[in-house]
Amino acid sequence: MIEVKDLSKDFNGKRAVDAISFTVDKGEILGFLGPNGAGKSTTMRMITGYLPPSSGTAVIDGFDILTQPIEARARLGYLSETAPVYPEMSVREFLLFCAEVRGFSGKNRDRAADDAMDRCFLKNVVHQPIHTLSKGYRQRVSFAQSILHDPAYLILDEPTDGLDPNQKHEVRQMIQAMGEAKAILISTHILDEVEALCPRALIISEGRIVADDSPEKLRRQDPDYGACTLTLNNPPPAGLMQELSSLGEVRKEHPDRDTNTAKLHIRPRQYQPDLSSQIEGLCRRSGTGINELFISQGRLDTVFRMLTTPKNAA
Ligand SMILES: Nc1ncnc2c1ncn2[C@@H]1O[C@H](COP(=O)(O)OP(=O)(O)OP(=O)(O)O)[C@@H](O)[C@H]1O
Repeated sequence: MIEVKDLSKDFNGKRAVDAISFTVDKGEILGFLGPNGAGKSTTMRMITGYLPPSSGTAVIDGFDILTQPIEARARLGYLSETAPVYPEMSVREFLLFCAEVRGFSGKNRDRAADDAMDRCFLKNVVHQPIHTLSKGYRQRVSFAQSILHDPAYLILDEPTDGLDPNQKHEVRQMIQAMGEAKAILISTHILDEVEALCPRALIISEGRIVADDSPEKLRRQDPDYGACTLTLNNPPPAGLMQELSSLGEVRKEHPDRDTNTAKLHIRPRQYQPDLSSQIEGLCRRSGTGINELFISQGRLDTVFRMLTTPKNAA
């Protein structure tokens, strides 16, 4: 387990991370979200021992990163935002070098590098100098470096940043496969990625945790969660509009003159699981046919904005 305990960091008297605590269990992929400058990278650098905290600590598999850094770091893989790679080395030379630094030698060193290259789909660029690789491949090299020693705990700082959609997909698949056995903390700005990869997400804003829940539960905080958008076969009579208004706030969208249909958006004052059937009943009784009815599942980006927009800037 990764246990983050009351971690804080001040830079020049300004608090960047403010008493953050959370845990990540084995078999869990925890999404770490927040706007630019929220403190994600700073938190990750403290967890991995690259930056001393102002207070608090992180414990990796029972080993404190401050007092037992060798044991703690041996269990951690870290993909940093700006991964340090040696551009003149070939992919294999670089990974062999990293394996040596990690304490591997002889056949074990070769095996560690080969396994990492396999898992990160690098076999076709093994002898290519790193500076000649595309951004996606350089990212895979950084990824390979972080898993060389098959760590049980992975800290991934924006692992798909700058990759094309195909590369993003491949990296996500790699993360998903590794997430079955490891504890993974992954920071990203891509909310679709969180929905696809992370059963749990942590949102930080101005150095503080503002949410810790599943993406599905977070979406429920969207004021539009459970709202219905419906297309009617013909413009709604005034009586029906009045009845629909009793269910919530009704917004009428522009009628489509070509098809003579009308679109309504109905947002309940509070969540009502049977809103759509109530709407269907009222429309049926007024003899107005429904062409289409869509129930909003809420949007993570709306909730993200609600939670991370400073109150005075809203
Ligand atoms: N070495 C440093 N010296 C001074 N201030 C720093 C330093 N590193 C980070 N900061 C500040 O700490 C705050 C948090 O930065 P951090 O890089 O952790 O944010 P982030 O959430 O990772 O942002 P992004 O999404 O842009 O990567 C920012 O205000 C940043 O300017």
